[in-house]
Amino acid sequence: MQINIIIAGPRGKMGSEAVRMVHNEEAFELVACIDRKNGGKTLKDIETLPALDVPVFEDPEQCFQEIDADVFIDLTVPEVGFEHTKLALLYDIRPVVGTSGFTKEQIDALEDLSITHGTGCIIAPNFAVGAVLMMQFAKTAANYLPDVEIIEKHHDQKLDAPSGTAVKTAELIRETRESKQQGHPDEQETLDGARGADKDGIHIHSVRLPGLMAHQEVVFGGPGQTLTIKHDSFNRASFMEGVKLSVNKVMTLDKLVYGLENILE
Ligand SMILES: NC(=O)C1=CN([C@@H]2O[C@H](COP(=O)(O)OP(=O)(O)OC[C@H]3O[C@@H](n4cnc5c(N)ncnc54)[C@H](OP(=O)(O)O)[C@@H]3O)[C@@H](O)[C@H]2O)C=CC1
Ligand SMILES: O=C(O)C1=N[C@H](C(=O)O)C[C@H](O)C1
Repeated sequence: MQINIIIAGPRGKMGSEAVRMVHNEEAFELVACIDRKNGGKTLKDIETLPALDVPVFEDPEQCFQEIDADVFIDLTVPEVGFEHTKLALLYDIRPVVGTSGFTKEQIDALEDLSITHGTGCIIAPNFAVGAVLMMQFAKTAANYLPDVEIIEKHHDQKLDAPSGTAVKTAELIRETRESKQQGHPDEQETLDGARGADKDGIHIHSVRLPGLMAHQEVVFGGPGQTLTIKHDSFNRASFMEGVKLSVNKVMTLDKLVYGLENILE
């Protein structure tokens, strides 16, 4: 069976990688792209993208109305990605969302919509299998070492902080351990932000530097010991197997799944 796919954000770092992956995959067909700057063109008119006769739309609704698609991949920014995903669900086109930065309320709203429409949807904070394992190992470790902090490090072009992966990691750890205050009860920040963000007592520190790609360390501490669980993505190819898996899997779903760990076999 051939899966017809629309991609939003084709000129982006992830979007352009996804365009190439979809184009090279025999069972996938790229049928359209959504790009705020190139409406009315085709991909071959856009420098740096493969020379494909694929139509580009600026208006997502027009794209979903006119194009017969099975799956919609969003790799943009959270505000726009949320609207795209909502719209795709309204048109019964199954979203695979890599865009990070959605709030819990937004994810809940999309879940409701996917259930109402009986349309599958996958939101994956991280498509890299190694990152999913890192999060799962961290969840297990928190059973034994409940004091934990997260250090996520990304390239300096990243717009959202903390990363979607760090938020998801904290949520998974929270399933294992109670919310707890960490560090000295009387500790005080003499410089705002010194202790990072605080999610249910788990501190998240976001580093942004040129030279980095996507990296995370989950550091646990216990009496006389620490445990560090670390994952590194060195390029965006690391995410493409997860995108491929999600596209295939979303075809079999009738509701939203949040996190690749829920579809890995
Ligand atoms: N789940 C995962 O495994 C991964 C997720 N990500 C996430 O994917 C998203 C994209 O990342 P990345 O490719 O690195 O980012 P880029 O900045 O390289 O690409 C973002 C794309 O979105 C477009 N865009 C930005 N603002 C708007 C807007 N207001 N309306 C329409 N389009 C817009 C950009 O177009 P323009 O050039 O016009 O601004 C660009 O094409 C991020 O949220 C990132 O966190 C990234 C890596 C892995
Ligand atoms: O922007 C990125 O690059 C990445 N974003 C995702 C996130 O926010 O966790 C996934 C990965 O870390 C790369």
